[in-house]
Amino acid sequence: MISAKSLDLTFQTNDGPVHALSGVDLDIGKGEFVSFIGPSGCGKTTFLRCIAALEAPTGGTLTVNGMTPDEARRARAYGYVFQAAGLYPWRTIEKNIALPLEIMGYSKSEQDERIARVLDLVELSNFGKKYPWQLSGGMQQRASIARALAFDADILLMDEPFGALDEIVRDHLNEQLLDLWARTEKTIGFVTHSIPEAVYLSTKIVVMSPRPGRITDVIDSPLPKERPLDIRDTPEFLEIAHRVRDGLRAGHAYDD
Ligand SMILES: Nc1ncnc2c1ncn2[C@@H]1O[C@H](COP(=O)(O)OP(=O)(O)OP(=O)(O)O)[C@@H](O)[C@H]1O
Repeated sequence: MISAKSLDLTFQTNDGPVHALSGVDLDIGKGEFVSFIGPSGCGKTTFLRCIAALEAPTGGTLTVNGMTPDEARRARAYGYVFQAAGLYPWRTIEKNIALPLEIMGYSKSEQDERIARVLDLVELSNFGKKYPWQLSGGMQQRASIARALAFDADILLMDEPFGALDEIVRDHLNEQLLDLWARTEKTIGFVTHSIPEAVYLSTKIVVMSPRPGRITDVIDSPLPKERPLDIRDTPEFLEIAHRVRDGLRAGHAYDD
């Protein structure tokens, strides 16, 4: 679904070049749930932005569903969920989800059908007529996920969507996201700083390190697709978490 070969991205700044991505090789299959984890500045967001054609790599190749990222974007291959829910406060949840559909020229009946479907997917069917400020932070993030799903894109890119939420809410959203992923069979790219979140959610965990931003480990998870929250106490889970932690330590300059 997504294939990066020797991908480089160097930003030219007033303080000299910043090597945000260097020699990144990665293949992501259809229907995989891939997490990107690593310290601040290792290029996680930059890599997602390259996939979404929001940044242009300076070297290497990147294909999405056999197309260039730009072609894939025009074919509406992605939905993107940001760290902050980014909902317009003056629009109801329904109207927030409708906005990109309106811009793309979907008919009113098609919009209504899609809005109902995605609200159901994120379990917010009774909240379409509410305004964002009437919803909790976790519900706002779910609304933001619904908006990203409205196009029915094959790929969902999520940049630390639950980073600002408390742990109990986050656990619940993690469970819901796994359930949604199983039902929709989307390919998901997910940025996180949390080791348990990465291990709980992913079929593949990509560990990155900064200066230059690169991949230091790719872990294919042996955990089953069906994952109750208490899987986090099993030896298999803890073993993967250890490996991620070791990878993060190895790439961390502060440990020297
Ligand atoms: N538009 C830009 N211009 C110049 N430098 C940039 C730009 N965007 C990102 N960078 C730099 O590229 C590097 C990678 O940034 P990126 O945001 O991808 O890291 P990250 O791993 O997502 O970090 P965080 O966990 O803090 O979000 C950083 O050093 C950052 O300062």
